[in-house]
Amino acid sequence: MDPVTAPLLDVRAVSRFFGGFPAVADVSLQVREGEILGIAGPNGAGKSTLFNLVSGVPFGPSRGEVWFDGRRVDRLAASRISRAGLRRTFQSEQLFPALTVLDNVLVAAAYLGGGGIFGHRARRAEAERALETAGISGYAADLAGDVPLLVKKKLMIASALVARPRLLMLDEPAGGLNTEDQRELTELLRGLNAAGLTLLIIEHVLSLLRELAGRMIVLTAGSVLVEGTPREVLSDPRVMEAYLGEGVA
Ligand SMILES: Nc1ncnc2c1ncn2[C@@H]1O[C@H](COP(=O)(O)OP(=O)(O)OP(=O)(O)O)[C@@H](O)[C@H]1O
Repeated sequence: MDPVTAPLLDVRAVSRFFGGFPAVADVSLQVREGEILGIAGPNGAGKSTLFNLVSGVPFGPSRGEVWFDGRRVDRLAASRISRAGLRRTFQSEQLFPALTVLDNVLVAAAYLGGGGIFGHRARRAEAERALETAGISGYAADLAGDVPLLVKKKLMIASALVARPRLLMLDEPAGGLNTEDQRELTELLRGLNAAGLTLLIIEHVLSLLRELAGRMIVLTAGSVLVEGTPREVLSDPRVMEAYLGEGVA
Protein backbone atom coordinates (compact mmCIF):
# COMPACT_ATOMS: atom_id res chain seq x y z
CA MET A 1 0.00 0.00 0.00
CA ASP A 2 1.17 3.53 -0.77
CA PRO A 3 2.79 4.83 2.46
CA VAL A 4 1.38 8.32 1.85
CA THR A 5 -2.21 7.11 1.86
CA ALA A 6 -1.74 4.07 4.13
CA PRO A 7 -3.86 4.35 7.26
CA LEU A 8 -2.15 4.67 10.63
CA LEU A 9 -4.33 1.85 11.93
CA ASP A 10 -5.64 -0.84 9.62
CA VAL A 11 -7.88 -3.45 11.21
CA ARG A 12 -8.48 -6.27 8.75
CA ALA A 13 -11.41 -8.62 9.22
CA VAL A 14 -10.84 -9.31 12.90
CA SER A 15 -13.01 -11.73 14.86
CA ARG A 16 -13.07 -12.93 18.43
CA PHE A 17 -15.07 -15.90 19.62
CA PHE A 18 -15.98 -16.76 23.19
CA GLY A 19 -16.94 -20.42 23.06
CA GLY A 20 -18.90 -20.41 19.82
CA PHE A 21 -20.16 -16.84 20.35
CA PRO A 22 -18.77 -14.20 17.97
CA ALA A 23 -18.31 -11.07 20.15
CA VAL A 24 -16.57 -9.42 17.19
CA ALA A 25 -17.23 -10.86 13.74
CA ASP A 26 -15.20 -9.93 10.71
CA VAL A 27 -14.76 -6.23 11.52
CA SER A 28 -12.56 -4.03 9.34
CA LEU A 29 -11.79 -0.38 9.93
CA GLN A 30 -9.12 2.12 9.09
CA VAL A 31 -7.95 5.18 10.97
CA ARG A 32 -5.96 7.80 9.10
CA GLU A 33 -3.27 9.85 10.79
CA GLY A 34 -4.76 12.95 12.42
CA GLU A 35 -8.41 11.94 12.32
CA ILE A 36 -10.93 11.21 15.04
CA LEU A 37 -12.97 8.09 14.42
CA GLY A 38 -15.94 7.46 16.69
CA ILE A 39 -17.37 4.05 17.53
CA ALA A 40 -20.89 3.73 18.90
CA GLY A 41 -23.33 0.89 19.36
CA PRO A 42 -25.65 -0.58 21.97
CA ASN A 43 -24.45 -2.47 25.05
CA GLY A 44 -22.81 -5.76 24.19
CA ALA A 45 -22.19 -4.76 20.54
CA GLY A 46 -18.51 -5.72 20.78
CA LYS A 47 -16.94 -2.28 21.08
CA SER A 48 -14.66 -2.98 24.05
CA THR A 49 -13.80 -6.41 22.67
CA LEU A 50 -12.69 -4.69 19.46
CA PHE A 51 -10.37 -2.43 21.49
CA ASN A 52 -9.02 -5.51 23.27
CA LEU A 53 -8.21 -7.13 19.93
CA VAL A 54 -6.42 -4.05 18.61
CA SER A 55 -4.43 -3.27 21.77
CA GLY A 56 -3.71 -6.90 22.67
CA VAL A 57 -5.04 -6.21 26.19
CA PRO A 58 -5.91 -8.74 27.41
CA PHE A 59 -6.08 -10.69 24.14
CA GLY A 60 -5.61 -10.37 20.38
CA PRO A 61 -7.98 -11.53 17.63
CA SER A 62 -9.01 -15.14 16.99
CA ARG A 63 -8.89 -14.27 13.28
CA GLY A 64 -7.83 -11.34 11.14
CA GLU A 65 -4.95 -8.90 11.25
CA VAL A 66 -4.12 -5.56 12.87
CA TRP A 67 -1.60 -3.24 11.22
CA PHE A 68 -0.25 -0.14 12.89
CA ASP A 69 2.02 2.34 11.15
CA GLY A 70 2.72 -0.12 8.36
CA ARG A 71 3.59 -2.99 10.67
CA ARG A 72 1.59 -6.06 11.61
CA VAL A 73 1.02 -5.97 15.38
CA ASP A 74 -1.66 -8.54 16.19
CA ARG A 75 0.92 -11.12 17.22
CA LEU A 76 2.97 -8.75 19.36
CA ALA A 77 2.80 -8.60 23.15
CA ALA A 78 0.52 -5.81 24.42
CA SER A 79 3.52 -3.97 25.91
CA ARG A 80 5.20 -3.82 22.51
CA ILE A 81 2.04 -2.55 20.82
CA SER A 82 1.82 0.13 23.48
CA ARG A 83 5.46 1.11 23.06
CA ALA A 84 4.97 1.30 19.31
CA GLY A 85 2.67 4.26 20.02
CA LEU A 86 -0.78 2.66 20.08
CA ARG A 87 -2.37 3.24 23.49
CA ARG A 88 -5.74 2.68 25.06
CA THR A 89 -7.78 3.59 28.09
CA PHE A 90 -10.39 1.44 29.80
CA GLN A 91 -14.06 1.95 30.53
CA SER A 92 -13.57 1.76 34.29
CA GLU A 93 -11.13 4.04 36.09
CA GLN A 94 -8.01 1.90 36.19
CA LEU A 95 -5.83 3.73 38.66
CA PHE A 96 -3.98 3.25 41.92
CA PRO A 97 -6.24 5.08 44.40
CA ALA A 98 -3.65 5.13 47.22
CA LEU A 99 -0.96 6.71 45.01
CA THR A 100 -0.79 10.37 44.08
CA VAL A 101 -1.93 11.53 40.68
CA LEU A 102 1.70 12.14 39.68
CA ASP A 103 2.81 8.71 40.91
CA ASN A 104 0.04 7.09 38.86
CA VAL A 105 1.49 8.62 35.72
CA LEU A 106 5.02 7.70 36.81
CA VAL A 107 3.92 4.06 37.02
CA ALA A 108 2.70 4.30 33.43
CA ALA A 109 5.97 5.97 32.42
CA ALA A 110 8.00 3.20 34.05
CA TYR A 111 5.91 0.57 32.26
CA LEU A 112 6.16 2.24 28.90
CA GLY A 113 9.87 2.83 29.35
CA GLY A 114 10.66 3.44 25.70
CA GLY A 115 10.73 6.74 23.85
CA GLY A 116 13.96 7.84 25.53
CA ILE A 117 12.47 8.24 29.02
CA PHE A 118 14.33 5.52 30.88
CA GLY A 119 15.97 7.65 33.59
CA HIS A 120 14.02 8.69 36.69
CA ARG A 121 14.45 12.40 36.04
CA ALA A 122 13.31 12.07 32.43
CA ARG A 123 10.35 9.93 33.48
CA ARG A 124 9.29 12.55 35.99
CA ALA A 125 9.57 15.34 33.43
CA GLU A 126 7.51 13.29 31.00
CA ALA A 127 4.87 12.52 33.65
CA GLU A 128 4.63 16.20 34.58
CA ARG A 129 4.28 17.12 30.92
CA ALA A 130 1.47 14.57 30.54
CA LEU A 131 -0.35 16.01 33.57
CA GLU A 132 -0.01 19.48 32.12
CA THR A 133 -1.27 18.35 28.73
CA ALA A 134 -4.29 16.78 30.42
CA GLY A 135 -4.84 19.97 32.44
CA ILE A 136 -4.49 18.35 35.87
CA SER A 137 -1.09 19.57 37.13
CA GLY A 138 -2.85 21.18 40.08
CA TYR A 139 -3.85 17.71 41.35
CA ALA A 140 -0.37 16.15 41.07
CA ALA A 141 0.08 15.67 44.83
CA ASP A 142 -3.50 14.52 45.56
CA LEU A 143 -4.35 10.86 46.07
CA ALA A 144 -5.88 9.51 42.86
CA GLY A 145 -8.74 7.93 44.82
CA ASP A 146 -9.77 11.32 46.22
CA VAL A 147 -9.96 13.50 43.10
CA PRO A 148 -13.23 14.29 41.24
CA LEU A 149 -14.40 11.94 38.49
CA LEU A 150 -13.40 14.31 35.68
CA VAL A 151 -9.85 14.43 37.07
CA LYS A 152 -9.77 10.63 37.25
CA LYS A 153 -10.84 10.51 33.60
CA LYS A 154 -8.12 13.00 32.67
CA LEU A 155 -5.62 11.01 34.71
CA MET A 156 -6.39 7.94 32.59
CA ILE A 157 -5.66 10.04 29.54
CA ALA A 158 -2.48 11.53 31.06
CA SER A 159 -1.20 8.01 31.85
CA ALA A 160 -1.77 7.04 28.23
CA LEU A 161 -0.01 10.16 26.97
CA VAL A 162 3.46 9.48 28.37
CA ALA A 163 6.13 8.85 25.75
CA ARG A 164 3.80 10.48 23.21
CA PRO A 165 1.59 7.91 21.50
CA ARG A 166 0.51 8.42 17.91
CA LEU A 167 -2.91 6.88 18.35
CA LEU A 168 -5.02 6.89 21.48
CA MET A 169 -8.03 4.60 21.83
CA LEU A 170 -10.48 5.87 24.44
CA ASP A 171 -13.13 3.51 25.82
CA GLU A 172 -16.13 5.61 26.93
CA PRO A 173 -14.08 8.56 28.20
CA ALA A 174 -17.24 10.54 29.09
CA GLY A 175 -18.99 7.71 30.98
CA GLY A 176 -20.64 8.99 34.18
CA LEU A 177 -19.75 12.66 33.60
CA ASN A 178 -22.29 15.47 33.86
CA THR A 179 -22.92 17.69 30.86
CA GLU A 180 -20.49 20.41 31.93
CA ASP A 181 -17.68 17.90 32.53
CA GLN A 182 -18.47 16.21 29.20
CA ARG A 183 -17.98 19.57 27.54
CA GLU A 184 -14.62 20.10 29.26
CA LEU A 185 -13.48 16.62 28.25
CA THR A 186 -14.58 17.28 24.67
CA GLU A 187 -12.38 20.39 24.60
CA LEU A 188 -9.41 18.44 25.97
CA LEU A 189 -9.79 15.80 23.27
CA ARG A 190 -10.21 18.44 20.59
CA GLY A 191 -6.96 20.06 21.76
CA LEU A 192 -5.05 16.77 21.78
CA ASN A 193 -6.19 16.07 18.25
CA ALA A 194 -5.30 19.59 17.10
CA ALA A 195 -1.80 18.95 18.48
CA GLY A 196 -1.49 15.92 16.20
CA LEU A 197 -2.83 12.96 18.19
CA THR A 198 -5.03 10.54 16.26
CA LEU A 199 -8.06 9.37 18.25
CA LEU A 200 -10.35 6.36 18.16
CA ILE A 201 -13.20 6.90 20.60
CA ILE A 202 -15.89 4.51 21.85
CA GLU A 203 -18.67 6.56 23.34
CA HIS A 204 -22.31 6.26 24.35
CA VAL A 205 -22.47 10.05 24.70
CA LEU A 206 -23.29 10.59 21.05
CA SER A 207 -23.15 14.38 21.36
CA LEU A 208 -19.40 14.06 22.03
CA LEU A 209 -18.91 12.03 18.84
CA ARG A 210 -21.15 14.39 16.90
CA GLU A 211 -18.88 17.27 17.93
CA LEU A 212 -15.51 15.62 17.55
CA ALA A 213 -15.55 12.75 15.09
CA GLY A 214 -14.84 13.20 11.40
CA ARG A 215 -16.22 9.70 10.79
CA MET A 216 -18.22 7.23 12.83
CA ILE A 217 -18.87 3.52 12.89
CA VAL A 218 -21.81 1.86 14.60
CA LEU A 219 -21.36 -1.73 15.74
CA THR A 220 -24.21 -4.11 16.49
CA ALA A 221 -23.91 -7.77 17.41
CA GLY A 222 -20.18 -7.76 16.70
CA SER A 223 -20.41 -6.33 13.17
CA VAL A 224 -20.27 -2.92 11.50
CA LEU A 225 -23.85 -1.76 10.91
CA VAL A 226 -23.19 1.71 9.47
CA GLU A 227 -20.16 3.87 8.68
CA GLY A 228 -20.08 7.54 7.64
CA THR A 229 -20.00 11.09 8.94
CA PRO A 230 -21.71 11.63 12.30
CA ARG A 231 -24.54 13.41 10.49
CA GLU A 232 -25.06 10.46 8.11
CA VAL A 233 -24.72 7.82 10.81
CA LEU A 234 -26.87 9.47 13.46
CA SER A 235 -29.72 10.12 11.03
CA ASP A 236 -29.68 6.53 9.73
CA PRO A 237 -32.91 4.74 10.71
CA ARG A 238 -30.97 1.48 11.27
CA VAL A 239 -28.95 3.20 14.00
CA MET A 240 -32.10 4.49 15.70
CA GLU A 241 -33.47 0.97 15.55
CA ALA A 242 -30.29 -0.52 17.04
CA TYR A 243 -30.48 1.89 19.95
CA LEU A 244 -34.24 1.54 20.45
CA GLY A 245 -35.02 1.09 24.09
CA GLU A 246 -31.57 2.31 25.17
CA GLY A 247 -32.22 6.07 24.86
CA VAL A 248 -30.11 7.98 22.36
CA ALA A 249 -27.98 10.73 23.98
N1 LIG B 1 -14.11 -12.46 28.23
C1 LIG B 1 -15.33 -12.71 27.76
N2 LIG B 1 -15.88 -13.95 27.84
C2 LIG B 1 -17.12 -14.21 27.33
N3 LIG B 1 -17.88 -13.30 26.71
C3 LIG B 1 -17.40 -12.04 26.61
C4 LIG B 1 -16.10 -11.69 27.11
N4 LIG B 1 -15.90 -10.36 26.85
C5 LIG B 1 -17.01 -9.93 26.21
N5 LIG B 1 -17.91 -10.92 26.06
C6 LIG B 1 -19.20 -10.84 25.40
O1 LIG B 1 -18.98 -10.25 24.13
C7 LIG B 1 -20.05 -9.35 23.79
C8 LIG B 1 -19.47 -7.98 23.50
O2 LIG B 1 -19.03 -7.40 24.72
P1 LIG B 1 -18.32 -5.97 24.75
O3 LIG B 1 -17.97 -5.69 26.17
O4 LIG B 1 -17.24 -5.92 23.74
O5 LIG B 1 -19.51 -5.00 24.28
P2 LIG B 1 -19.57 -3.41 24.29
O6 LIG B 1 -20.11 -3.01 22.97
O7 LIG B 1 -18.25 -2.85 24.69
O8 LIG B 1 -20.66 -3.14 25.43
P3 LIG B 1 -20.80 -1.92 26.46
O9 LIG B 1 -21.28 -0.75 25.68
O10 LIG B 1 -21.82 -2.43 27.42
O11 LIG B 1 -19.46 -1.71 27.08
C9 LIG B 1 -21.01 -9.38 24.98
O12 LIG B 1 -22.05 -10.27 24.67
C10 LIG B 1 -20.16 -9.86 26.12
O13 LIG B 1 -20.94 -10.54 27.06
